[in-house]
Amino acid sequence: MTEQALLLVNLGSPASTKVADVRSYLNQFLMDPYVIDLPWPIRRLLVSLILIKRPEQSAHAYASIWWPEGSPLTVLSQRLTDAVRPHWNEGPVELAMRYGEPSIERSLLKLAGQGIRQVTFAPLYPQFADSTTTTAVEEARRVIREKGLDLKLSVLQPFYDQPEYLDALVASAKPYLAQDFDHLLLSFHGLPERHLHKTDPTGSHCLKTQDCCQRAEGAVLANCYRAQCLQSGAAFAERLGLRPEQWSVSFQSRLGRAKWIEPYTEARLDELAAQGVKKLLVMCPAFVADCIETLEEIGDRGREQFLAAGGEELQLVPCLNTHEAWVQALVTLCRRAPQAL
Ligand SMILES: C=CC1=C(C)c2cc3[nH]c(cc4nc(cc5[nH]c(cc1n2)c(C)c5CCC(=O)O)C(CCC(=O)O)=C4C)c(C)c3C=C
Ligand SMILES: [Fe+2]
Ligand SMILES: [Fe+2]
Repeated sequence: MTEQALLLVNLGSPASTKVADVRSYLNQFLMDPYVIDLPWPIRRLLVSLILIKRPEQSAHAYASIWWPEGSPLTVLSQRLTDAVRPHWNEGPVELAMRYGEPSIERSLLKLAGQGIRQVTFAPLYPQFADSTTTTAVEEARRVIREKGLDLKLSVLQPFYDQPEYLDALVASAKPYLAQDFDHLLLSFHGLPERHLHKTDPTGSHCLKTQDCCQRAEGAVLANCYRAQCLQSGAAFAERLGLRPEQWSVSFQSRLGRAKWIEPYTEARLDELAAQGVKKLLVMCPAFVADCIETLEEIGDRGREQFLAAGGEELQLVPCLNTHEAWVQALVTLCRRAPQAL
């Protein structure tokens, strides 16, 4: 029988916490036209400006959460790959990163070198965005084309509304939700509003009214990151039977001066404290593995901010990481991936 390899794909991290390694990672990441979607000369200028101060700040932040084995994102993604392997009887299971190592190019060449002809390509992003899903798939297509590889891809589609993902989120969060808490904040990674306008197939739906993302359906929903985040949040809260005042959604990690999708997590932390929330739970459902954005931005800086604003406790709920329910869910989702190339 023909072997079907599984390639799990995540974002990637710097090789180390050295400023030079962080600069080179940020340069590769931010020069991606799907991430900073501006014409090359403007992007080059903007990224060069960002690279004056950001690498040092980010290196410091990475150093504060780095593990002896490496970046949490990379280590957790590798552990997930190892946990999935015994369940994927169809062929080999490998990990690739969009930025840094192991690169998509290296991993596809390795699989092709083993005689593999079919790959299930699994971007580990529940909600669709050009800056995550599209860029990963396009990079795989580039490698296949430029290296002349005889590989067919089945691509895992965004799974923001799939019961397997939502049930795994519930299973992983249950022990934390069993504790006493005043509010649950679902903090998703943010995006510049410009990205939503670009992927809106009607050119006239997104961010036009207060609730347009709540009402998105069909092709609009399939391309609207914000709408998918809101749906994941609502479906998760419904599964847990949470009342509307017990939970809310926000968007974190804004970079630069452009307007990003709202509400901003930073603003929500102050608002919730001002409303008298003392015990806050924060989950980050756009990330399947803990990383700098969850551990440092929320777990360290977010906690500090919430406590300074009058809150008493911020509990960060771990990402899905290697939870058994997630391992099973991922295998099921990957088996359903449609043939795309
Ligand atoms: C224009 C900038 C950025 C966009 C757009 C963006 C989208 C986006 N990112 C993730 C997931 C992750 N991002 C991570 C780190 C990170 N993201 C940006 C910028 C944008 N992201 C930067 C500059 C960084 C590096 C860290 C820093 O300097 O702040 C990570 C963690 C990587 C790690 O090593 O831990 C993840 C994961 C999503 C899901 C997304 C769009 C929806
Ligand atoms: Fe990011
Ligand atoms: Fe929208």
